Amino acid sequence: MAQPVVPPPTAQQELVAQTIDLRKVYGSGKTQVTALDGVNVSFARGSFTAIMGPSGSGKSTLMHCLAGLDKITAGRVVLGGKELNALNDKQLTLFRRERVGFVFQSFNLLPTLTAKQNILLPLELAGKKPDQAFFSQLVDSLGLTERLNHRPSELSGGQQQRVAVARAMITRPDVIFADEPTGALDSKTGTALLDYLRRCVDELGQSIIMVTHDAKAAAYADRALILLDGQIVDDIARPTADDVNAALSRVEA
Ligand SMILES: Nc1ncnc2c1ncn2[C@@H]1O[C@H](COP(=O)(O)OP(=O)(O)OP(=O)(O)O)[C@@H](O)[C@H]1O
Repeated sequence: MAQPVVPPPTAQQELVAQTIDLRKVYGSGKTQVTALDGVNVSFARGSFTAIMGPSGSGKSTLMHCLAGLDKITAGRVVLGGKELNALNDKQLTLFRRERVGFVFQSFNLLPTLTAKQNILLPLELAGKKPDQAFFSQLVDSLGLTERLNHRPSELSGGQQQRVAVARAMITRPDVIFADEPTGALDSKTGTALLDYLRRCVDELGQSIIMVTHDAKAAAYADRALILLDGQIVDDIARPTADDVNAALSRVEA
């Protein structure tokens, strides 16, 4: 399928991330797999993007390359104004710690720490003091103000995932990468989490890039990208679940 030209965010919007002719090839010889095959895409700061596509289409690889977790084979990745290829491993580790946030399906909280201690951990590790006003705004936006002194085992799954989101946001990263963030939550709790992620974008200006298999989750995003065989084959603005399901049935046909 021909790759459409992806409309860039409008000229007034600041870009937070961009890929140019991005290619990622795993292995060599007979076992070689082209996971990303010339991806050109730009992400506006303060926007919420869902990445969707069939299994093996390259969603995780795209997220890992954007986040500087995976070395790219060719092309460019620019995140928060930094050319990732130009950074050595040490610079990349520091860059990720300070400028990128991650939220996974499993919440990955430290069980012996309270919610507040978990949220503040990235700052503690970086030897930085929290901005109290931002901390209060963040926990308020995520509905965690009353739960700060509880340990993860004393919190519901949805609350634990909100603590994980707050921990990812406390350093005010350029982008949060969320990999199936509602995957371990029941549907009602998952919907509530998506509402909170939406608030983080609308109230705090956070940029979020989320990989999901769930069309209803993608409908919370400003934009849904559809991947197939390592290429972006659709780019839907203000997607509804029906739009996304229709796009997925076209590529899976
Ligand atoms: N470390 C690796 N070594 C070799 N091949 C890999 C590796 N990681 C991914 N691949 C291959 O790259 C392609 C894209 O994989 P990727 O995990 O990005 O797809 P995905 O869309 O995230 O899939 P899923 O929805 O199943 O998680 C697949 O063919 C996969 O087998």
